[in-house]
Amino acid sequence: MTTFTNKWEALADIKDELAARDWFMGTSGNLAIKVSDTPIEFLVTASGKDKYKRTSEDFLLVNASGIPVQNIDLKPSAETLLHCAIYSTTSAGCSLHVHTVANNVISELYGEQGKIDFQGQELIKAFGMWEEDDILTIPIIPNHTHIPYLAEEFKSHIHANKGAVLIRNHGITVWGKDGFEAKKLLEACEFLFQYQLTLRQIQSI
Ligand SMILES: CSCCC(=O)C(=O)COP(=O)(O)O
Ligand SMILES: [Zn+2]
Repeated sequence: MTTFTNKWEALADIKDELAARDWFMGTSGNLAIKVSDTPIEFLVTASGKDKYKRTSEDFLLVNASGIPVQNIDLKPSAETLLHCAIYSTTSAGCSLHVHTVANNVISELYGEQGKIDFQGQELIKAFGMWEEDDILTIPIIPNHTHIPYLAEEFKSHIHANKGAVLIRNHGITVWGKDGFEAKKLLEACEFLFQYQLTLRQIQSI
């Protein structure tokens, strides 16, 4: 198999796995996987597609600026610039964006403070945090509708080759060295969000 086909299949498998979790409500979400470093080229989901279905038109190849490199009748995700921000500043190989009820509610509850911290939680080990006093901080940025502006603010929170950023009342974007790591980080975040919401609900009774 060529690198292109390998990456396509890897991203399609991740899409199926996230779809099985029901994380693509109303065509929301977008996914990307890097195919080439020089020049930077990555596969990104086509905009507005039903991401619960697996088709030959699910992804298209774009360059570092998010412009399609193939002459193809598909539009890259409206949020491609966020994936561009990741691949232009890190060595990450995969980036995933999903909207869930849990990540939206957390982003609203903690939106004013601009971040949510997790400490003393086993799952922060997914981010490589193994010490008792380690704190996982997930930034929360406003949901600017102008995507270039959103991407600029998003970019200011990219400080490592893996990470996560919440967009208020919108969703989360995570990135990691490959599809396995990006999915692991996404699942860890969603676990932590659900835990936090469940705890707050019980504490309010
Ligand atoms: C209907 S969801 C609104 C757009 C969005 O936030 C999203 O994640 C999906 O947009 P895309 O262009 O990637 O399909
Ligand atoms: Zn989105």
